[in-house]
Amino acid sequence: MAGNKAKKNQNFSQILEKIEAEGHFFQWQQKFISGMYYSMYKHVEKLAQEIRKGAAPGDGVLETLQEDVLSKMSSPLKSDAHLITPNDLDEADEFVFCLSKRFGMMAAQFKAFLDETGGLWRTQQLAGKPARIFYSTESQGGGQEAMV
Ligand SMILES: Cc1cc2nc3c(=O)[nH]c(=O)nc-3n(C[C@H](O)[C@H](O)[C@H](O)COP(=O)(O)O)c2cc1C
Repeated sequence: MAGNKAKKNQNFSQILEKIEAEGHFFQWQQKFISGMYYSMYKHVEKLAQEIRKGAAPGDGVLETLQEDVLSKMSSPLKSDAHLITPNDLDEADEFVFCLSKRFGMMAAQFKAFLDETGGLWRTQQLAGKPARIFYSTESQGGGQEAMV
């Protein structure tokens, strides 16, 4: 029993090392998992970083707000995130979406990214690929279901 547990832990360590080595797209159990997020105040970015340690993302989606608007919203202006494009999705077997909530809906930045995937939808290239969703909100009952 103890030997099995040690072996499992060793395997898990090897997986984590592989994840660290391979960056934002990585192979895990023969699958490429693509993770992506939008984060204005870094809460979701932190969430995405923690998820990455265990399994997945992530790449950022493009910011659509002007710098002066971001500044008025007291947002940290720059993010070091590698930006994902819709074309990147085709390479992945699974997805992890990390969302932040804006007025009861997903952030428009993330919606804009999804809206760009119309071509992939038309050819059904992503059909059947599993997706997981994580989100960060301020209140408990502010429309999480509508966002997802
Ligand atoms: C314009 C705006 C609208 C928001 N609307 C909601 C909301 O409807 N419900 C909620 O629970 N949180 C709302 N929030 C809070 C954020 O969703 C929450 O703080 C989240 O953790 C921010 O993630 P981020 O730091 O990664 O951007 C809103 C924040 C902003 C800036």
